[in-house]
Amino acid sequence: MAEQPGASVELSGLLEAATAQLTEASIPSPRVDAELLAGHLLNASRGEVQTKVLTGAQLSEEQAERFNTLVAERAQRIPLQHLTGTAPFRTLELRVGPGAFIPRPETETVVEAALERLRQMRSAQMETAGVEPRLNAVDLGTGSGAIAAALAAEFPQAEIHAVELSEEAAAWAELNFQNLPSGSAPVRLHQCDLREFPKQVSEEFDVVVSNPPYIPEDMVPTEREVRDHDPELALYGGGRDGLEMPRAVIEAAKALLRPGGWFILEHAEVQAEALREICETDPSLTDVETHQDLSGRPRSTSAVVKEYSA
Ligand SMILES: C[S@@+](CC[C@H](N)C(=O)[O-])C[C@H]1O[C@@H](n2cnc3c(N)ncnc32)[C@H](O)[C@@H]1O
Repeated sequence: MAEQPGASVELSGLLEAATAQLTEASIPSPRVDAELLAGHLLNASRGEVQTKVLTGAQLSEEQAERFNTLVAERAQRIPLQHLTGTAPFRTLELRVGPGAFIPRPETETVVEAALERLRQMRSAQMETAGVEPRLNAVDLGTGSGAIAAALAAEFPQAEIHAVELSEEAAAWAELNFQNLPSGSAPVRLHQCDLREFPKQVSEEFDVVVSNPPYIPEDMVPTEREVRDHDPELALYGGGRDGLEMPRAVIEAAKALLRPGGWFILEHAEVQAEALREICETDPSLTDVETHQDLSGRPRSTSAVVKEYSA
């Protein structure tokens, strides 16, 4: 929204009041959130909002009222991303809203590991066959489509599939897949239970990536944004230890991957050891690795499906 002529409320004062209100509501980054909400309203980046403050920008009464409404909603712990309708994820600005899990920065690391593996597979196959290989990857429990969309945007040579059970989340994913940057790989969305997906496809996959629900039963998130706004289906992994869905992902990956195919799944720090053991004691898996997130915590596990031995 453009600034109105005859505007009468100073942006800097509005931001100060908003920051105080969000601090009072225990929002972890009150000034950043206030600036991002102003940016959403003014169709400006956070940097542009800061420049407007320095140059003494004024907003119309109507803009100020709309800004104050957004701030009041944020103070009620409605997620920032639901108010702006977007969430940054790697190179993308994804559309998100009620019914879809908001993508998290730690999942970006999981995508990085998957991209690295796809690049390695591509160079190895180019070296042996001398032609561009037809690689494919599937994202199990795609939510807003974050992982699949990032793979499609950053590795356009692959064919990408995405699986999601929730109808509401699948609608957000479809929207994001339709709005991928030009040149991205197309993504095929399958709305079904990831446990049933292997029975529905005939092809074999090179890579499986998943950020499944994994929160243990007794670890209800304390953050109101998560507890009250992320869908339950996206959070709880099943069973006391939350490992029911992560185990189901491993089983699905084994059924979907070709021999030599690779999977990675995100999990909680406390589940790293158990998942490593599950993979290491599985006779059909090899090369089990635990990966760290950006703060060095063990937050994902990968493994390779064994090649047939002669
Ligand atoms: C933690 S969220 C992750 C979403 C997205 N991959 C991301 O990283 O932002 C887990 C997702 O798995 C979906 N899900 C849960 N159980 C499922 C199942 N049995 N089959 C397919 N998807 C499922 C949820 O609806 C949710 O979208």
